[in-house]
Amino acid sequence: MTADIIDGKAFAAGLRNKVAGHVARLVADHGITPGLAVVLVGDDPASDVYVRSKGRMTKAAGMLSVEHRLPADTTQDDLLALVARLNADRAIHGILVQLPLPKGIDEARVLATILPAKDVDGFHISNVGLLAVGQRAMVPCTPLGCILMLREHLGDLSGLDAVVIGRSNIVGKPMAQLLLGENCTVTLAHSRTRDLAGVVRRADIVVAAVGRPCMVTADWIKPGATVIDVGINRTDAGLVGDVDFAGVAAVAGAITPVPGGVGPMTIACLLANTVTACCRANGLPEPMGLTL
Ligand SMILES: Nc1nc(=O)c2c([nH]1)NC[C@@H]1CN(c3ccc(C(=O)N[C@@H](CCC(=O)O)C(=O)O)cc3)C=[N+]21
Repeated sequence: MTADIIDGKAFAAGLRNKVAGHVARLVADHGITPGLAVVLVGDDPASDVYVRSKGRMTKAAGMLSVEHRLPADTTQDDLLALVARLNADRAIHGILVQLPLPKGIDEARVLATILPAKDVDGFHISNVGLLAVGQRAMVPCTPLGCILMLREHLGDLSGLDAVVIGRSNIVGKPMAQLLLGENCTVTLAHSRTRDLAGVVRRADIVVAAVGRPCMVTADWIKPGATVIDVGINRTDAGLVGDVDFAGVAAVAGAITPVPGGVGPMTIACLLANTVTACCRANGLPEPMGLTL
């Protein structure tokens, strides 16, 4: 058996196209341009690549893109002051503060300062809570992108066994919430899980978000399962996911590649969330319908 490759790059291009269509209508009918501000503190080269790519795609969709690059020794107070300015800026509908932040800056404090309505990452406690009780406000981009690919590939997810590996606030936990919302039976596994291979082997859907190159191997996968690889690991062999792609592709029913899978979907969902935030701020209907 050879798995279908879920083409996240193509799917993301289609989604960005829809975003661009909605943006064009917002501009033409209402004179409103959705605006996204991205804040990068320090000069991590990988973060720099993502931020550039976000800016490029934001502009390509017809939106306003504002980048704030601050030195690595920026104080917490300066960062909080910038967030406060962006909160008050009517041209900005979405704010993303790139994580991780340098040591000495209290990440939770920064995230809590972003207005929930502008929190296009969905990391503010208020959005986390709304997601947990099924009242969705802003849904984190990476898990949202994974759900869209799963729906597209499998249709209805009801009753399927889903195993998420990794319990981060950014991916694992919100991913588990969203899968629950799709009526999956969800297991949230992590580094302390006993018999991880045995747990994963029961899954119809596997989402790997641990940050360990090629950790998930073919013998962990139930034949025909759908495998979503969230890992982005830079190794001597280049960019690899958390899944041993070649091995797992021989067993799985479908798999996302790295690169070209979850990554591009994350950025497309960020643009979609920004359009949603803009529409809400202006009392307009939400065209993206992605808030689940
Ligand atoms: N507040 C915040 N929100 C984020 O969403 C956020 C963040 N901080 N910090 C860093 C991570 C990482 N992230 C990626 C986005 C796109 C790709 C992406 O498009 N990757 C390409 C390849 C890019 C390459 O070659 O390096 C791909 O997978 O095909 C990867 C990683 C968003 N993050």
